[in-house]
Amino acid sequence: MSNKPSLYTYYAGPALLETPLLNKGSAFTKEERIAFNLIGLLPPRYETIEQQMERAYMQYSSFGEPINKHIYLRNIQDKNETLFYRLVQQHLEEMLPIIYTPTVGDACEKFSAIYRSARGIFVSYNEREYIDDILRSVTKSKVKVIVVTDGERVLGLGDQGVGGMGISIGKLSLYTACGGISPAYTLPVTLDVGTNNEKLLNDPVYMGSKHKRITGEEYEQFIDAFMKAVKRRWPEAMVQFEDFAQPNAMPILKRYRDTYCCFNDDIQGTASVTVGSLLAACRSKGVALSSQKVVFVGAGSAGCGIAEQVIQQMVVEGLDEATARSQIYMVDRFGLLTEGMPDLRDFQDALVQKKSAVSDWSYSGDYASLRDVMNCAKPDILIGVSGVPGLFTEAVISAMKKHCELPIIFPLSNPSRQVEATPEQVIKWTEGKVIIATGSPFKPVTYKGKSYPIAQCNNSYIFPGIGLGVIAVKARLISDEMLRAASETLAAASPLANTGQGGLLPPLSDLSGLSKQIAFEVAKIAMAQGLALEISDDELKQRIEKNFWKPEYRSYKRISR
Ligand SMILES: NC(=O)C1=CN([C@@H]2O[C@H](COP(=O)(O)OP(=O)(O)OC[C@H]3O[C@@H](n4cnc5c(N)ncnc54)[C@H](O)[C@@H]3O)[C@@H](O)[C@H]2O)C=CC1
Ligand SMILES: CC(=O)C(=O)O
Ligand SMILES: [Mg+2]
Repeated sequence: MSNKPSLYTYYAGPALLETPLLNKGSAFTKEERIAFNLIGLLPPRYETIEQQMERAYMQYSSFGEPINKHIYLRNIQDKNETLFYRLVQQHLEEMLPIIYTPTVGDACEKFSAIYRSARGIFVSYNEREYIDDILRSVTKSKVKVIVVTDGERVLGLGDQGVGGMGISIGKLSLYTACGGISPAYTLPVTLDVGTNNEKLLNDPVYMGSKHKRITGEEYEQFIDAFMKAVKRRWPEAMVQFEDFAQPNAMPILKRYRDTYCCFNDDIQGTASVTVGSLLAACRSKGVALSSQKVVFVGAGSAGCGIAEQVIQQMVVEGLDEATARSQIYMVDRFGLLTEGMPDLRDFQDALVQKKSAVSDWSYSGDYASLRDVMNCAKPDILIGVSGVPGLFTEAVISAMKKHCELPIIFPLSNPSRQVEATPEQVIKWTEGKVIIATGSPFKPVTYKGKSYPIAQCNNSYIFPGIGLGVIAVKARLISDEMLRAASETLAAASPLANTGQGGLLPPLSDLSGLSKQIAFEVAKIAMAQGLALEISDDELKQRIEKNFWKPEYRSYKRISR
């Protein structure tokens, strides 16, 4: 039982059992059962949370398929949040892949088919006139972190319409399980603007609006109406944009980042975790990131976001910007982004290679292919953020290996089935001489009798700590420098960089401690930049600890309404 003071509530009887933030199920004491009209509504035995967890874990283990485990855990979450988080924290490494990637991808695809009960809010374009009413009907008065998606690019699985709710829920589960943000402060949101996924449009059980996605001005005005409504209802809430498709992700971020406390997880969170992982990898190799040439496969939100942050890091390390940019090679579906290429997006413009830089390359098509880039640019680092499985072929990896003794190879696309190459393949093709990280979890690979741990370079290492830091000092905005502080903190915690052994990134079981460290460093930068309250280091530490929610039952006292 928590040593926090008793909680006063007027909920009682079935309503109390149906309120997941308050429900304790069989752990209600005799006194509480009498005071709250629960006698007879529960089996007579009084249980501790440990006993409840034992039963829940037994039931969980009886499911074979990950999606069934997911449904089971989500059901507990919708009944009793304290038990859900206690269970997840107890079995973090086992359950993260179930509540998050890769299984959350299946849950988004099957969202309507496996739907059980309501969680979060659906703001539908067709109901836009009620937007304030929708937000008002949320009973949480102190929402501090919102994850919002429009479901158009869910992981590497494309348009999932309202199924995107699965990802908003999954991300927020990690905010709580790893970043200590109380579930009372979190809100998953899906903006239902239609779907272009024909399968969903023809699916009789699909629960979203059955029309094509709205676009252009209508879309922009809708997003704007949502953001303004959020500001009216919860003026200090941090908004995380998640899994918006490429044409919308960057414009939305640009529109709001200077006036709202917000960030785009796929652009900025991914950049932060990847730069942190690259710094750790470079340190373990004994080289500076600024000395490396980097190839990206996939010049979308994640790819360009990471590339810009890598360039900033190279500049911090002493390179001039033009030189830093010349060391970055962005390969998209039509080949290397090159000066003068048609149809480039504005955020890709600054990442093209100069024509003069590739004039002595020999390649057969209009633009250099990935293999041409590997042969001619001779990169040290290869990052996959295309969402397309299998793009890192043996020929590509072998071409890289020819010029680089210890390549850094990060196939980051999610979920596992979208990965550009499996860790097993990469380790085999490089004969184990590689530093590898993936976006989704993979088991260690055994090659020639040696076991290779596979780091999970996923923005989940970053965003829980950002949220915790932002809340601790009431940050008004989220700057690039705050995200870079998170990268540095992650890199400094790398077992491989620090000791020459172990994983590239700290184990997932260390995520809570890491989130506190990230929160501290991020909050300090926010304060130094005048973006937050100003408090002492000691007070900051205390606030981070105090804000860190623990899944423990509190005792209740009844008040009348
Ligand atoms: N590990 C992590 O933390 C994260 C991983 N990701 C993953 O990265 C992937 C991409 O995400 P976003 O950048 O947001 O999507 P996006 O749609 O903005 O970008 C994907 C890019 O890949 C390009 N592409 C498609 N086919 C290609 C091919 N054959 N060769 C080269 N490029 C090709 C597309 O044209 C597009 O520009 C997804 O699978 C996502 O799950 C995204 C965010 C975080
Ligand atoms: C991890 C993540 O945010 C993505 O794959 O979209
Ligand atoms: Mg994402």
